[in-house]
Amino acid sequence: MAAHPKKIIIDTDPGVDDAMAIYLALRSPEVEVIGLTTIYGNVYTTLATRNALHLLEVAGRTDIPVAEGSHVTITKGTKLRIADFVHGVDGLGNQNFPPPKGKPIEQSAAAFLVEQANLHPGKVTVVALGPLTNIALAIQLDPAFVKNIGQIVLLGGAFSVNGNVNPAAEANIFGDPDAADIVFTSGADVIAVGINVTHQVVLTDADRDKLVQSNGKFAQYLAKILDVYFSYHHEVYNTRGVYLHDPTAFLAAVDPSLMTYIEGVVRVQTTGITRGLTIFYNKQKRFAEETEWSDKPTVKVAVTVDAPTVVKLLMERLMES
Ligand SMILES: O=c1[nH]cnc2c1ncn2[C@@H]1O[C@H](CO)[C@@H](O)[C@H]1O
Repeated sequence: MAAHPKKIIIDTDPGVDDAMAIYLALRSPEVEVIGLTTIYGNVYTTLATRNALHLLEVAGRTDIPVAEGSHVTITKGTKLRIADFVHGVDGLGNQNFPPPKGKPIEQSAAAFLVEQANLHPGKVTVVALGPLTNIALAIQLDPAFVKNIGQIVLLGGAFSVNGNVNPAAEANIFGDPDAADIVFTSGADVIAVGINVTHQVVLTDADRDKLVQSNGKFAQYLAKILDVYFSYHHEVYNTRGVYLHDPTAFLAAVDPSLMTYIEGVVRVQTTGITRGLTIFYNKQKRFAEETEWSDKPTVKVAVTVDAPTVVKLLMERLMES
C-alpha cells in the first residue's frame, strides 16, 4: 500500500462494469476503500446492496461496510429506469449467485457519506458510479458536506455527444436529473467523466480472452459475468468489445492525469424530451442577461483520456489478483 492511500467511497449500482471498478479498486494500492454505498440504476437498490455485499464476500473483504442508499429519486419519484437489459436481471450477468451472508450497516448511504466526510475532512473521495441521489441527499443533509468531502468523481453525462438512453441523455444523469443538477451546482470539487470519454475506452474481445485465461481470482470471477454485457455491446453498438465506464471513472479518481479536463458550469435539463441532458458553459462569453448558469460554481469535465493506459491498468491489476 502507498504510504497514505486515498480514502474512497464507491457509490454503486452493481452492475457488471461496477463489479470491474470495485475489484480494480480493491487491487489499487493508491486507494483505501472505506465503504460502498448503493443506489438504483443498473438494478434496483435492494439488489445493488445484495450485489455489493456479494462482491465483497467473493473478494474476502467483508471488513468494508456497505450502506444502502435511496430507493427513490430526490423528488421521491418511484418510476425508475433500470438497465437490467445491459447487465442481466441479477445485474451480474445472470449467474444466480447465492445470496450474501452479510448485511448492510444501519446507516443510510447519505448519512454514511456525511459521517465519513466529517471524520476525515478534505480526505475522502466519492466515486459515484450510478444516479446521483445519495450524493444530493448528503448535500441536503449537511450543508458542510460540500466542503468536507475531498472530491466527487462521477461517471455521468454526455458532453457534446449523444446519450446512451436516448440522443439527449446518459443513463446515470437520466436516472435522477434533479439530483445531478444539485451535485453539479453544489460547489463541491467535482470531476465529471461522461460517455464522451468512456466510449473511448474499450475492453476488446481479445482482452476478455486474456482475462478468461488468467489465473487471477478477480479475472476469473469477471470472466463468468461478462457475457451479457459483451452481447449487449455487440448488438446495440456493433463494437467488438465493451465500454469501460465505471473503471475509467474510478481511475480518474486514482490518477487525474490520465485525463484532460475543461472547467465550467454544468446544468442538467430536468424536464421534457431532453430530460437528463448535461449542458456545459465554458464561461467564455459574458451573456447580456443573467442565465441559469450565471454565478454557479464550476466543475471539471473530462475531455480526453489515455485509453491504452486505462485498459492496461485494469488488465494488469485484475489478472494479478
Ligand atoms: O445502453 C445503455 N443504457 C443504459 N445504461 C447503460 C447503457 N450502457 C451502459 N450503461 C450503464 O450506464 C452507465 C453509463 O452510462 C454505466 O454504469 C453502464 O453500466
